[in-house]
Amino acid sequence: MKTLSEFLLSTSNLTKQFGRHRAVDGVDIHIKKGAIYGFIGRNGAGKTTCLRMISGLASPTDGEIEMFGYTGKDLKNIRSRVGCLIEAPGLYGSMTAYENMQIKCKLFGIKKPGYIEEILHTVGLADTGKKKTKHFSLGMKQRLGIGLALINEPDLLVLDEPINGLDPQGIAEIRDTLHRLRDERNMTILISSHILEELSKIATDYGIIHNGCLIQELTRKELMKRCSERIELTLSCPEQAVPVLDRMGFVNYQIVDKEHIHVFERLNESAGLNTELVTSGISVREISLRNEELETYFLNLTGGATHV
Ligand SMILES: Nc1ncnc2c1ncn2[C@@H]1O[C@H](COP(=O)(O)OP(=O)(O)OP(=O)(O)O)[C@@H](O)[C@H]1O
Repeated sequence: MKTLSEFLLSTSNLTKQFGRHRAVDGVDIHIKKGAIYGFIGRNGAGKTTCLRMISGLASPTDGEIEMFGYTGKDLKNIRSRVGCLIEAPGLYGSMTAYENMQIKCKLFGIKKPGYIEEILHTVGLADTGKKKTKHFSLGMKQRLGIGLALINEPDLLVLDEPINGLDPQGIAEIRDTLHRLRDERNMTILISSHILEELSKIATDYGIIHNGCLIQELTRKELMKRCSERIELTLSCPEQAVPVLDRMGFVNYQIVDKEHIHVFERLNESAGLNTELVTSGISVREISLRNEELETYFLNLTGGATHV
């Protein structure tokens, strides 16, 4: 069945049970066309299991996946529109990058001249010549894995921890590759990692998974706002502070919940703001300056700094 949805990929109550263990527990993911969706979770959170189900490598115990408007059994018709790199790429070590690509192209019956060269260029491996892949760095192997996933021109690319274990140079090269894919091929990318910081320069949207549950979905803008520099006010009735903020000319602030207001401008005026609020009869329980690191934000969400 084909349905109309604003999302290229969405899941509903996606669940995977291994014996008594529920590795993925009712996950609802929403990925828009053209997004680079960072799927973040600690080791064992359930990322790989989710990505395997989305890529058709494992079947869900429960729930539904909708991709390109198709669900259920009809998903098999659009599998070729999904390219994936899950776990280590299967490479022939005694062959070159070109030869590895050639084998997969043959499987797909692709003979277009210049096709392989173009993909190797996109993944930054155009100059590897006769070098056998067993002599490639981990980053080069990962990029060749991405190149292999690009054969047959998928519309969605699913990458499971492609930056795991890479040095900063390797991470930067993967980042460049992903930017090229987005800009030149308008590709939608789902990429997992256990380090939020490393995806923060790439991803446009984020899903945070913890103990099999998707605990948060947010855009890059929302994430940056949550982690940006701000004055945090704790008071019993934030609405009462609004006239004072308005009178003082603050415009960039947000009532976060029943006790907190975040102010994202004029951080050096926090003392003056405090005085003004108190003078206006509003009791401020706490006022502080915050600039949360992305990684701290992620660790706080997923319950502390251990076992990262
Ligand atoms: N085939 C399986 N049989 C039993 N349990 C499994 C199987 N595959 C995964 N699990 C368990 O499901 C949970 C989620 O694993 P998964 O590999 O999806 O997590 P992850 O977030 O990708 O972590 P990692 O980065 O460590 O692979 C883990 O507790 C894992 O041990």
